Amino acid sequence: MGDGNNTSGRGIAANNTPSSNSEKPEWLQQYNLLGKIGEGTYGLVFLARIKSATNRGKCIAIKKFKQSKDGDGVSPTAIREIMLLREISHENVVKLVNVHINHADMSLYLAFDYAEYDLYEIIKHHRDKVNHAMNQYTVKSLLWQLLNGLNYLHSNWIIHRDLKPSNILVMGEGEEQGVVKIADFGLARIYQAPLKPLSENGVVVTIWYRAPELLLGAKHYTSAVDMWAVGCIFAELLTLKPLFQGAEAKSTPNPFQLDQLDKIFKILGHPTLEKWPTLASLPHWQSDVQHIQSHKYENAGLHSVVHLSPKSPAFDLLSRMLEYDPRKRITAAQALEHEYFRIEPLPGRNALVPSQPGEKIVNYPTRPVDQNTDFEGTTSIQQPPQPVSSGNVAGGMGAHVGRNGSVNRPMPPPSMQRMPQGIMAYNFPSQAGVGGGINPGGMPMQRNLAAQAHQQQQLRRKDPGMGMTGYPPQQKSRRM
Ligand SMILES: Nc1ncnc2c1ncn2[C@@H]1O[C@H](COP(=O)(O)OP(=O)(O)OP(=O)(O)O)[C@@H](O)[C@H]1O
Repeated sequence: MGDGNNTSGRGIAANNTPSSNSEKPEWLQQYNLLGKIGEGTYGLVFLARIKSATNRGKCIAIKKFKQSKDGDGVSPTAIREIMLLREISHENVVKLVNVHINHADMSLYLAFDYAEYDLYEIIKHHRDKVNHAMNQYTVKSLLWQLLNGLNYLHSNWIIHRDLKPSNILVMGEGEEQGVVKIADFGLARIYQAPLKPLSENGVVVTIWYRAPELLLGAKHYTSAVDMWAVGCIFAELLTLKPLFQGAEAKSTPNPFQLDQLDKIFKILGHPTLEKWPTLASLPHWQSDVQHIQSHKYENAGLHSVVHLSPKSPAFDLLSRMLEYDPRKRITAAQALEHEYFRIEPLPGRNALVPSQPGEKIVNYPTRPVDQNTDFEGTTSIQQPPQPVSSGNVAGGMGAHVGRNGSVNRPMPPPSMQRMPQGIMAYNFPSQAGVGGGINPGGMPMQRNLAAQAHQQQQLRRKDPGMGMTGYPPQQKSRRM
């Protein structure tokens, strides 16, 4: 633990007193806080910029963790776990750059490298704005890098337990553009949340990516739970829709989710003891004979849902990830060796570049920044709900992070700001509303944008539409 002033490098900083010349605690003064970018089960996520000369202007994401209900702050076990997370270093895992503990209330702040995109938004953008599937190169590159990061975590005995598209980040412009970073790893162990069906603050924890052994009440689980989630994400990258979209049973504290199992069985068929011998020992298989055991499901055929030929390498890999028996499920290391990654198009480091010469680049929306929510998480927004448009429509998004330090309000056309010269963007933003004055709704633009950023972050959590080392194959490489 730090001494209260250790805010450099990767140390843990603890702080008891706010500094005398500001209400901000001392450790926070090394950052320019730009606004809230998200809200999850554990707390709020803020975007900040480093002030110090060494990394001046670099963006970071600060996760502020909520106090637990009994107000007991950060436990010694959690601190031990966090110390371990600081040692984790891999290109496809988001870097934990700093840890701060406010001793006054034992609240916890983790500072991570900032990533402009995540798979949730990328998939949503394709589904709602671009209106066509992702190119094969992008899907393969995203998947390969996800597996590469996961293989590293699993080799270090870290099981993620809550993999889902919003936890899979993709870097924006810069040297690491288009590189995948797994976020939120290890937090499950600290906060023990993924097995709870619903967090107590009303934020729904999605169960769409949860492995069947967890849904059936397994007490012990393995890294195979993450591979199931990767299978669900792979299918979603292909179809732009969540594969198993069960409705959450909210009131019960047990992990048994009948509707989610129902959705899985409808597509993959009923699990059998022959295929999954240890099934009989799972608590809910035993206890809910009526729903789980007696109902007979036809195998609807995964291939028809994901539109893949049953003989294709992509389908083979996907089915191995969605193997019912966790002991038979493919591992991350095995998946990286799969034939799918050895055939064209080969995966690459920048997943977001076009797959073929002449193909248009997709201009993904940058994260909206809500500047009206302060670091305590209180918001001063009192506006009625505004229609929120996602995508690159200036005036339809909140403030965005500019390259050069300040937050741009509204953002200059992303296509102009972000694209390499000479490459056309898919969606040129409308110029409506640019200029910051009063918009047709009569709301000052800056405030309106912030309100919309806040609302978009809220909507994102409820989105019914989601209705949803080496680089790859060492023998050949491209777009590295
Ligand atoms: N390092 C980061 N850089 C940029 N954005 C991030 C970073 N870490 C998290 N985010 C974004 O912040 C938002 C909230 O993240 P958080 O992990 O708290 O919640 P979540 O993943 O949406 O849900 P849950 O907490 O239930 O898993 C998400 O949009 C996520 O993509």
